Amino acid sequence: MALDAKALKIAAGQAALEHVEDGMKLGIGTGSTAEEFIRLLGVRVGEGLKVVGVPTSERTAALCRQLSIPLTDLDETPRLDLTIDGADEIGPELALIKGGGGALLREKIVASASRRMIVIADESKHVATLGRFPLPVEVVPFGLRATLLAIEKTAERLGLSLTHEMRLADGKPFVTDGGHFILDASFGRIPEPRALAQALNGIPGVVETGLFTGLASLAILAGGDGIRTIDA
Ligand SMILES: O=C[C@H](O)[C@H](O)[C@H](O)COP(=O)(O)O
Repeated sequence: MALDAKALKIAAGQAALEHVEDGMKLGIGTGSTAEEFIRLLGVRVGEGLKVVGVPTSERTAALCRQLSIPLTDLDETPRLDLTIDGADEIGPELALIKGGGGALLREKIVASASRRMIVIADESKHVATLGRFPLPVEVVPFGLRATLLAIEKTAERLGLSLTHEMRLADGKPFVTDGGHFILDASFGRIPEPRALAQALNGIPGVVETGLFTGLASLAILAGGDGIRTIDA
């Protein structure tokens, strides 16, 4: 029987939970897949599992509080054992596009502070080349037009096609937990994610991009035939 999208997210979350050990300091991701993991984690915490988590968004923090999952922050706990998070696309070498929910900056800070990152998703997000999903780029509101021009120039220099739009919420710019805007940038194909990330991060008005390279060590993909794992 084909599993629906929610069932696949739960299956991936369940498989990820097997990597969580008593006493761990966890980075806790954002998005609908991460939320299924968080609900399962909440059940285990209720049964006595001892963990402490750093949430990657206000939304995740609220859900963790609701489920009585103990929280900390990176000031108190700057090194984490494991981050478990979703992704919008998973490409070769476990390079990721993240930020569909706008949480990419905190997600990247938390993943970078973790010894390991496990990415969970349904298998449709596994792609041969990144770029079908528009890349979220977090930008500072000040000087926005100049930053957009610099991003366009960067794409041209790298020989990438680019169309982009500012992310909106209720007709106004979407504002991240950090007080920034999100530009959804469609490059079509991103054959060299590291090079693009480096170039975009060199633009002063760019805070961070949703390209995660060298961070995930394991992908847990749920599909109709069960769970498949990919090591970096
Ligand atoms: O900002 C949001 C995050 O990067 C999410 O992990 C990503 O968008 C995947 O979300 P979902 O599991 O809802 O597809």
